[in-house]
Amino acid sequence: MGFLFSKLWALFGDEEHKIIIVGLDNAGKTTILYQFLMNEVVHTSPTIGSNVEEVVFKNIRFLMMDIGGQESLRSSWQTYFAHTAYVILVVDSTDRERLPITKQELFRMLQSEELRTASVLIFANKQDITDSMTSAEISKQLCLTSIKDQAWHIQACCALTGEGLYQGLDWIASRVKR
Ligand SMILES: Nc1nc2c(ncn2[C@@H]2O[C@H](COP(=O)(O)OP(=O)(O)OP(=O)(O)O)[C@@H](O)[C@H]2O)c(=O)[nH]1
Ligand SMILES: [Mg+2]
Repeated sequence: MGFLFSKLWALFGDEEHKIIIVGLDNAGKTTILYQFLMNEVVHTSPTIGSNVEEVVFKNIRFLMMDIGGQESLRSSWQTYFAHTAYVILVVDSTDRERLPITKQELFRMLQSEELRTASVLIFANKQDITDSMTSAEISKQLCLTSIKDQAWHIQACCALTGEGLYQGLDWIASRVKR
């Protein structure tokens, strides 16, 4: 009965799906959040704490939490993991040097019990910059194929033009159980 009710609630109710947006500082997380919210590029400064906004896409309500990525803030990411079915990891595709740190943070996150069944979208951002890494290159460096428990998808994008952003969100929307 409880199960049936929760299914009906999901169908007709006002369910909101939480997405956490993580990644190193300067990756473009806040820029992406406000592209989704307003379809424009906002001026950003490094996020201390988080920005939380509701974004409706394909009639699905998403609660997007963009979390600051500076080193001192990364240990606080885990305080956002509860009830998170979707993770967006934003990568600055020009930042070759720090890709190993992103990988370390990614695999640390994936070990969390709270994210055991999460779906992970990786945005290979800043594709407008010449010589940025391709999504295939990032996928290889991050060893994405070794992720077995969680579903994952990588999408090349440019937060300044919005290119690729909705293709990524579409992948998440396709995984929302209705
Ligand atoms: N060229 C280019 N610049 C971008 C792109 N996306 C974001 N930026 C720039 O990158 C810088 C950092 O963007 P933010 O969105 O503030 O980065 P963040 O990931 O939120 O950083 P923290 O809040 O410190 O974790 C800003 O100057 C953005 O304008 C992109 O696709 N291309
Ligand atoms: Mg930010």
